[in-house]
Amino acid sequence: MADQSKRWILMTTAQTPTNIAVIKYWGKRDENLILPINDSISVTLDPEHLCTTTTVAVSPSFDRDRMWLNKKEISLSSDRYQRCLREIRSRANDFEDEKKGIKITKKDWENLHVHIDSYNNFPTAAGLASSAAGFACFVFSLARLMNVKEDLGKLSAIARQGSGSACRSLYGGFVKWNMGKNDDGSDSVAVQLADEKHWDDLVIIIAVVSSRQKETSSTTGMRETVETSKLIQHRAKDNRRLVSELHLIFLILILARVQSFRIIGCVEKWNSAEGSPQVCAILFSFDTSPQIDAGELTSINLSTKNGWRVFANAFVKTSAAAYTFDAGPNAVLIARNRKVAALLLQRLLFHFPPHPDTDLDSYVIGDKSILKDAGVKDINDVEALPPPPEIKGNIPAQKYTGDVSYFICTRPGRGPVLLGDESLALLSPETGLPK
Ligand SMILES: Nc1ncnc2c1ncn2[C@@H]1O[C@H](COP(=O)(O)OP(=O)(O)OP(=O)(O)O)[C@@H](O)[C@H]1O
Ligand SMILES: C[C@@](O)(CCOP(=O)(O)OP(=O)(O)O)CC(=O)O
Repeated sequence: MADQSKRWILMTTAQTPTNIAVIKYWGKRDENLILPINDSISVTLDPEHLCTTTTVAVSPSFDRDRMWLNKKEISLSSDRYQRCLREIRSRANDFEDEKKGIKITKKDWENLHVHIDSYNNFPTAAGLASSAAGFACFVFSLARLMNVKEDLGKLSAIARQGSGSACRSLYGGFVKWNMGKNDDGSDSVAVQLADEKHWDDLVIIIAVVSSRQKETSSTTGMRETVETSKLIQHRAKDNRRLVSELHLIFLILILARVQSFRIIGCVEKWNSAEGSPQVCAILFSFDTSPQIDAGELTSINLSTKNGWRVFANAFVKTSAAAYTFDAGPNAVLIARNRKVAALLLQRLLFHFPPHPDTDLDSYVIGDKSILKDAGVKDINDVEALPPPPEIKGNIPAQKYTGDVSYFICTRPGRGPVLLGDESLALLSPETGLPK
């Protein structure tokens, strides 16, 4: 039995990455358990640049479960939080720390209340997958606090019930969410395809067009698509993924804005000048051997492992850059290596320069070494950028100052970690309240 006479507080802090899907999850076959109508694949983004940090605490002195998100108290009453809490509590195990005089049995966990404080170092509910990093961190930190022994795959099935895309944030690198077949969702879990070192010079540049809360959430958007779109039914059944991915991206782009289309235009112009296919979602090669002509792209079966390899190889060999969106206006641009990323950033800064009074340091954040590779040190270098060769001889180059709020340069990153350093905890060890 937990010793009620001692007002101890037991705490755990974890950090979890976000992820960007290259084959999107869009549509559910079960709204309560969050079971998808298709497999999806994502790249986990480096938590150094985008992540959620969550501290969870338990104490006999807490009189109810409470949660704070980005410094404001929020309600834990929604089904999604309740389901994750229930699933973790039911798997809790005995815990003892003799030095601190803490002893908690499996049964005690049911009556002990938790405090949860979470912080996203990037905009919340703006189409940058905050629910993915957020629910992955919620589940991972509670599981560690409550001494849950289940592996990451099992935890991914719990995080999935908070937000579908969260299951993929339990792993670093390149991750697949198997849609599964079982009605209880037990086989709808994430698996790691390759770790973050597999393609370590891949660069991802996020153009934040708007960090305001989205008008349509992914949950609502995908529900309406499933109810009204014949194409989505086709996507779920047809394994010729490339064609259906293209259809999907247009459905998702309905949530985009004019600025998003200008960014697409910039990338597409460059791809066309290079004679490259337009790639709006990509898959990754786990084997560099197959030599297949990119001309076959529209006819291959992309649901097979070989098909995925073919697509990735075509991207590596021929495409300048790829772009994708996560149900919002912010464009996610993908460059196959740092050299291509530097050329891409030059183009982006040429077409979408910051306001003259904006500090370049806050305009391009994350991995700033890409700026150095692009030969840009300050605002004068941005102003001196020549028009990209693909627009030479055409109508005068267009500049859209103010279209982009800022750019985040990042790369594939690791999965969740515990932060052992107590000074990083968001809750006070004395009061269990936000610091
Ligand atoms: N750190 C967090 N901890 C727990 N829950 C979070 C956290 N961050 C976000 N959430 C939950 O996720 C919701 C936002 O999810 P939503 O799907 O609307 O946006 P998004 O995930 O940022 O965008 P998208 O999924 O389209 O990329 C928040 O309202 C909150 O309930
Ligand atoms: C476009 C997407 O980012 C949609 C993500 O949707 P969510 O996982 O946020 O939706 P819910 O399961 O309803 O919480 C594609 C993806 O990440 O695969």
